[in-house]
Formats: sequence, structure tokens, C-alpha cells
Amino acid sequence: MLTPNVLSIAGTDPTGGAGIQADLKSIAAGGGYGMAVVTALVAQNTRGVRAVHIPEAGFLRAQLDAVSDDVRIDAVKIGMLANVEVITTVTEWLQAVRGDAGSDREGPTLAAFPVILDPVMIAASGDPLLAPEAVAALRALLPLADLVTPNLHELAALTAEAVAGSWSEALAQGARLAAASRVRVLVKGGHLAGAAAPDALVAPDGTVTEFPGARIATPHTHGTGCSLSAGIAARLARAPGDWAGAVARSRAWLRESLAAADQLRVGGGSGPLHHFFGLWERGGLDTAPSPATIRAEWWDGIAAIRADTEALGFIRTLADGTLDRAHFLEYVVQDSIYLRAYARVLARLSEIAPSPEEQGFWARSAHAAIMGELELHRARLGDADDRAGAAPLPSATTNGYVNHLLAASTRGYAEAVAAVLPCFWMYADLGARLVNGDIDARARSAQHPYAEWIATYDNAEFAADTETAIGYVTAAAAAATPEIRERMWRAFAAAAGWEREFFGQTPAR
Ligand SMILES: Nc1ncnc2c1ncn2[C@@H]1O[C@H](COP(=O)(O)OP(=O)(O)OP(=O)(O)O)[C@@H](O)[C@H]1O
Ligand SMILES: Cc1ncc(COP(=O)(O)O)c(N)n1
Repeated sequence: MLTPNVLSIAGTDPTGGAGIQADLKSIAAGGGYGMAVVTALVAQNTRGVRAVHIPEAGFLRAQLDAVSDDVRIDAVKIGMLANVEVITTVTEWLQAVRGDAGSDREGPTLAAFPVILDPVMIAASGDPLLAPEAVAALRALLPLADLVTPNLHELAALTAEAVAGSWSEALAQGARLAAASRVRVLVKGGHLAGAAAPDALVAPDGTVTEFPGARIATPHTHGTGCSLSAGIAARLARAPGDWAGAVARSRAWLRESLAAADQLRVGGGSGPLHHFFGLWERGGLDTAPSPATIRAEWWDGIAAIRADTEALGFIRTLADGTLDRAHFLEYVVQDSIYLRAYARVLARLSEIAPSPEEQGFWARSAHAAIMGELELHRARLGDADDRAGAAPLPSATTNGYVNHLLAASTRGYAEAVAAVLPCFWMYADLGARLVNGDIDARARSAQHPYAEWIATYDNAEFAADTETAIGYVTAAAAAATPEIRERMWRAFAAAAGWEREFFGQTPAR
């Protein structure tokens, strides 16, 4: 899904709590790319409005055109419109870019983007943000909007009625406005007296969707109306047509941000809400590495171990064909012991895997490992491993490697999968390099004494499983906390070291 482009057309608040500044934060918190056209520059803070400067209408139109001439617009939120000229300019621009009526209620003249109108009239401080004579012009703009979000005072002004004294009166007033203007109305209960702060979506046909909620005890409600309408625009752009969903999700976010407003210290009046509180809490501020970055870093991180492994006498003589048979057999005996334990660790991963896909993958890998071991016995060892009548013992190195995997498997899924990864990744890489003749060109010869063994490394299925394992481990690492990610890396690097020791334990010249 492309990130939606959401445009706010509104006034400014240099203290960042209301207007354009709050809208951009709210759009970002709601999953949109925020854009802003300024209708009025407002010298205000948390205590009140000091002055308003309204740039000439031609400049407003130039800003609007600069956006629409270049950028796909997925939703528009309109806030402070200041005066009749500004309203007229925005109306004309909307008509030009959306066709005539523009609204998604108009059948064939479907809107290219939804318009959410917050009919800002008075700041929370009581200062006017709309010229009184402009209310009629704002009323005329309503049919161009898909949703209008008045507070109780704005609702009264738009219906030319008295301010509703109760929630049921407000709902009835909202229904009258919705029917008369053929527009959805979000009736907001923020200014109600009492312990409740409900909102309700009222459709032109009178259908009401209520969103109940207890009032949050905070004086810091500066910009809640701005933030809510911008948040709805962003969420609607992500899920077009789902008005109730956009309102519900925006309210959940707004309420969380209002509840955390006391953690900000912005000004001495009614302060702003904490737009990113929940996102910061849940997401943190660290730029977590992507799975692709982790893949590259971990692989580079064991470069020295990989180079040492490839330089081992065992690997070089296996590649050039001079490896002693007895030494080869010693390696195979230890490999067989290792595989039995390794298969049990993989089965344990299946047991603790977080998804059915991963559960299945590790179970399949456990099966492949133990079947590989049985095949090794049948084809290569025969009686070689119990010549003395007793099963051969694991070497100190085999024990060390297995103990590392078993210990990691008790420390949770993330560390456990990191520990088993080198056995996939280094083995698959070494095998591919051996088969390709990268280590020694003689390994490619059909006359090579270990040709049959080397051919077992040429295994597309194992290469694909290795990719899957890398995908699961790096995804788990990307999703992990920095501490767990660090522990995963250590488990991975230690296992890579054991992989080198394992190949190095067989004496070879
Ligand atoms: N104290 C509060 N607790 C919970 N929700 C609140 C509170 N105050 C306002 N809201 C919510 O904030 C949103 C804005 O409502 P309000 O009625 O205050 O609009 P407004 O007056 O346009 O906003 P502003 O305060 O920015 O002028 C609504 O969803 C409302 O329910
Ligand atoms: C530019 C601008 N737009 C809207 C508001 C309303 O917000 P509030 O009523 O919370 O002060 C504002 N103060 N400033």
C-alpha cells in the first residue's frame, strides 16, 4: 500500500499544539504523509491569540495549486478559514480539482479524495478565528465536504440555533445539520458538562453511530479538534469509505494522546496533547535494523571465522582430494553424533516456534537432519563406529558445539534459532564453494576420490531451506529488542566459531 498524501488547509500555531502544526503531527501519527497549505498566520500560544495575519487570496491559491499540480491528494482536512475570501478561494480550488460538487455522495461525480471540514470559529481561549460574517459562507461550503466536525458551539452557529444543553439535544441538532446540508456530521461532546466525552457520527439519513468515552481529566486540550479531524483524514485515506472505523481509531489515538498530555511541558495555559506518546512507547526511538541489514552485518561479522574455516587442513585436503581416509571417517563419526543432537534441538525449535509456518519448517529440518544421519550411517559408517563394540564417544569439540546449541535452546526462540543458523548457512556456503571448485578446482573432477561425498553438498533443497532459515532468524532479530538482538548475534557468532572448530578437529595436514 502506498502511503496516502494528506493535505491540511489551516492556520498556524507557532507553539505547535493546534492548527497546521498539530495537523501534520496527527497525520503522521495516523499513517499519512502530511502536507500543509497555510490560510492564516496566527501569533498564538497556549494562553491565547495575539494577532492574525491573513496572506492575500492569490497567494493562498498559489499554495493550493502548487500542491495539486504536482502531488496526488488522498484526503483533505480543512481547518481555520479566517474570512469569506479564504473560504471562497478554497471552495473554488476544491471545485477545480474535484469536479463540480465533488462529494462522494454525488454518484457519478465521485470525489477523487474525501474532504473533512473542521469548522473552526473560536479558539479554546475564546479568541475568534473566523470573521462573524463568514459563517454563512462556511455553511455554503458544507455540501463540498464529506464530513464536518463541529464542536457544540460551531454546531449551533452552523444551524443558527442555540448551543445544545445536553448530548441528546446535540445529536438532534447534528441530525438537522446533516439532513439540511447532505453531509456527515461528527457531533463532538468535548464541551459537554459532566463525566462523559462522547462523539457521534450522524449521516444525512439520520443514522447515528455513537462513540462513548469517559472524560479524561486534563486541562491540556489545546488543539484536540484540529488533531482529531486530521487524524480522521489520515485514517480514512488508508481505508477509504470506512468512516466509522476512521473515527473510532482516531478517537482511540486521541484519547491515548490526551491522557499523556501531562507529560509535556508546553506553555502556561491549556497545553497540547502528546501526539506521539503511544507510538514512542510501543515503537521506541531506535532505528531498528532491517532483516536485510542484519543478514549483511552478521555474515560480515563472521568473515574471519569463515576464512579460517576455509583455510583448515581438513577442508583444503577434502577439496584437493588428499584427505586421509581414516581422518575422513573420524569426521563422519563425529558428524553423525552431532546430527542426532542437532535434530533434537531443531525439534525443540518447532515446539517453541511462534507461527505454524516456522513450527513446520523446524520440524521438517529436524526430520531432514536425522534422516541425513541415518543415511550417513548406512552408506559410510556401517560398523565403523562400533568397532570396539561400543558406540563412539563425542569429541570435546562435538560436545562443546552441542552444549552451545542446547543452552541457547533454553534461552527462548530468538536465541535458539540464531544458534542453529551457522549450521545451515556456513555449511551451505562452504558446500557451494567446494562444489563450484572455488576452494580447489580439483574438487570438480569426476575422478576426485571424494567426488560422491562432494556431490552431496550440491543440494538445492538445502540451499532453499538455508534461505528460509536466514529469513526467519533475521526477521526475529529485526523485531527483537536491542538486548535480545545482541544476544542473538552472540549465539550466532559463537555457533559459527564451533562450526570452524568442528571442521578443524579432524587432524589433517
Ligand atoms: N477531556 C476530554 N476527555 C476525553 N476526550 C475529550 C476531552 N476533551 C475533548 N475530547 C475529545 O476531543 C475531540 C475534540 O472535541 P471538542 O468537542 O473539544 O472539539 P473542539 O472544540 O473542536 O476542539 P478544540 O478543543 O481543539 O477546540 C472530541 O473527540 C472530544 O470527544
Ligand atoms: C490555527 C488554529 N486553528 C484552530 C485552532 C483551534 O484549536 P483550539 O480550539 O484547541 O485552540 C487554533 N487555536 N488555531
